[in-house]
Amino acid sequence: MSALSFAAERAVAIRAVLAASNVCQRVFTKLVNGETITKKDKSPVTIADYSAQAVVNSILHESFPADPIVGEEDAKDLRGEAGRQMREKVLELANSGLEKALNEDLLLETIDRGTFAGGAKGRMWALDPIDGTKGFLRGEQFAVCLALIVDGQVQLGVMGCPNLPIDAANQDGEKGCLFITVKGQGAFQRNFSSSKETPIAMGDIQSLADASFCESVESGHSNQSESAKIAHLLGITKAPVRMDSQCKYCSISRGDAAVYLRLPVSATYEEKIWDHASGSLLVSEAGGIVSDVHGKPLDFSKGRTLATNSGVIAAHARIHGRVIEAVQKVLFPEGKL
Ligand SMILES: Nc1ncnc2c1ncn2[C@@H]1O[C@H](COP(=O)(O)O)[C@@H](O)[C@H]1OP(=O)(O)O
Ligand SMILES: [Mg+2]
Ligand SMILES: [Mg+2]
Ligand SMILES: [Mg+2]
Repeated sequence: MSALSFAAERAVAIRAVLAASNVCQRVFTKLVNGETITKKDKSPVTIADYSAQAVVNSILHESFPADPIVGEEDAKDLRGEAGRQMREKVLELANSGLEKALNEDLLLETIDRGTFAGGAKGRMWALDPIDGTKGFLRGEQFAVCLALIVDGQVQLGVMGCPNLPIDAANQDGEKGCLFITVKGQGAFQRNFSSSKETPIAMGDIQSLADASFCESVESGHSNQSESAKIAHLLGITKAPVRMDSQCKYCSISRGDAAVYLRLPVSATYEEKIWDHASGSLLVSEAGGIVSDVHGKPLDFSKGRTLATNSGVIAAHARIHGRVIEAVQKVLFPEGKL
């Protein structure tokens, strides 16, 4: 393999995402069974968020101590007397996923390694410890998402999707998939239960009449009435597949749906880099194109957010241009950008 194979980073990222995914599943089981964590707690998903970030940051730090991390969470609310109860739970859960146990101080330090500001220069990891918190709470889709960005370019992505069926055609079958991609090396899926990786590719759609598109479950995250108009214009007749988290990128990458539409609901919201880094590389490596609503590539060099992009449109390379045309017609009927 070449010098840029990222073989070590790939192996460590897989280990970190698997460990964090297991911790998230443990939190969910405890939440449902009402053992140590109950629905009366402030926020079970918050506990899972912190624990998963601690697990990933800790494993990354062991192998790549100099690498900064752009993580969604910080440890502010876990400090002091006010944070004691939550801190103790997070410590127990994080340590359940780690070989080398953390103490309280190290836990806080480890979570706060995720506060890096991002930017255009150097190596950095982008981490969403639980993407799709709403899906997690509903027992539906969520993902642990980790990416390596070098000089503003996403080079590697690993996503753990504990509730995603291995085979979309068998929704009641085994669940728990890991998606892995390195720039220039393709896109892969494996089960949580086996290390065998299978290459995946987007469906090479000939006719959009047979296609379906996916979008967020949450109408507050993506404009669902505009997406219905876009789908109509493209001749898509199937109902949208609504799913939380970057599982949408994973689904289209293996051909479950043809298009992912994320249409801005507010002019001020800036998408976060950890919400798109790993998923967008997976789609490009699986034969797709990912852009914003104007057809502009996502720019991961602007800090913690995609400050210069608006929304996300992902589709097979063959149809992406047509999708952007339809998006433009619906969102900007006057032709103004
Ligand atoms: N107004 C918004 N527009 C788009 N995405 C949003 C908005 N508000 C929050 N999000 C983010 O969308 C992601 C979930 O997307 P999806 O609905 O596709 O699962 C979350 O990371 C969530 O951030 P947060 O973690 O702060 O809640
Ligand atoms: Mg997220
Ligand atoms: Mg999150
Ligand atoms: Mg969040």
